[in-house]
Amino acid sequence: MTAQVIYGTEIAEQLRAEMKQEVEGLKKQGIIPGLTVVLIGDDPASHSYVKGKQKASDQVGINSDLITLPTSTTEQELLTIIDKLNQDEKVHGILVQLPLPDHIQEQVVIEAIDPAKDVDGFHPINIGRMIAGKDTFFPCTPFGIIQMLKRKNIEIEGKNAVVVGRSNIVGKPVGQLLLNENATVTYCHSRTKDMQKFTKEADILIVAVGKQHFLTGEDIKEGAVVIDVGVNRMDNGKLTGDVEFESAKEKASYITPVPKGVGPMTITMLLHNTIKSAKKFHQL
Ligand SMILES: NC(=O)C1=CN([C@@H]2O[C@H](COP(=O)(O)OP(=O)(O)OC[C@H]3O[C@@H](n4cnc5c(N)ncnc54)[C@H](OP(=O)(O)O)[C@@H]3O)[C@@H](O)[C@H]2O)C=CC1
Ligand SMILES: Nc1nc(=O)c2c([nH]1)NC[C@@H]1CN(c3ccc(C(=O)N[C@@H](CCC(=O)O)C(=O)O)cc3)C=[N+]21
Repeated sequence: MTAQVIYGTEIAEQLRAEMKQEVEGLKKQGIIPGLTVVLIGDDPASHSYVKGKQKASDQVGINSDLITLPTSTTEQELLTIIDKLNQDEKVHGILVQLPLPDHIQEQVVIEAIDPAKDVDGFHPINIGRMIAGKDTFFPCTPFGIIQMLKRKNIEIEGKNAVVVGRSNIVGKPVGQLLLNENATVTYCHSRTKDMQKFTKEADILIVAVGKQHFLTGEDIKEGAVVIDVGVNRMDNGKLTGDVEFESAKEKASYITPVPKGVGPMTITMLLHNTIKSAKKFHQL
């Protein structure tokens, strides 16, 4: 089988066109959705993602602000800034770019953000609501993956979904959202024994490890749907995923590329969450 390639860029384009219309409608009512991104330090990858977020916000008419801070920023200084953003009525979404410098506790920062403005969906309140199966801000990458599957009419219910990776921002929440959609979910991680036994049983295989060519066609069941979340910078400067695309493409029924796969959907769901927050704030 040769897989159909799912371009996140195309689905993202459609969704953003719909969002643009919605934002125009909101603006007529005097509502401008506002997103503030806080970026600490000078990691080039983080700067590149943040640029993507700004560009996409402009595209749909969301007001986006960027606060850049030096690596030397203290936890207390950051918490003071978050508190100001929590109070600011023009700010509907707050995103603190991760990872943070070692001297700042990530969990303390995440929990300082008003859950009503937590458009990343990382606050324990929002995670709890997600686990309880309630509507809330869902983490953007997992949410984007579900939207890709839905837009391609790929059935989730009753399928064996295998998630490789269990981070708080990708692996764990994508498994939870797949469970909420009635998949049978298995998590694999660094202590998993004989991982191929699990990956070869997957109807839907989500790979979020952060190692290039971590899986190949050999690890995949004929006809599986393969979602490659990994973003790895190769020696030649190009990006590649966690899955060896060429061999996997010959086995899968659907596969996402890197770049142009999951990444653009992540940003799109961030915009979605920001609009949702603005509407909720104005009781719409
Ligand atoms: N496209 C997008 O929008 C996004 C892409 N990413 C990319 O996705 C990838 C994963 O990101 P993230 O989840 O934050 O990464 P983390 O490093 O936080 O998590 C990686 C996970 O992979 C597991 N893992 C590592 N090595 C192995 C191994 N040898 N065998 C099995 N499991 C292993 C780890 O297991 P354990 O828990 O046991 O250590 C861990 O759960 C990265 O490439 C990142 O750049 C991330 C966010 C968004
Ligand atoms: N608080 C927080 N929220 C995040 O959502 C968050 C974060 N921190 N830290 C880092 C990760 C990573 N991440 C990506 C977003 C978009 C692309 C993306 O658009 N990638 C393009 C390529 C972009 C390029 O060319 O550089 C693509 O895959 O096609 C990738 C990765 C969000 N993250």
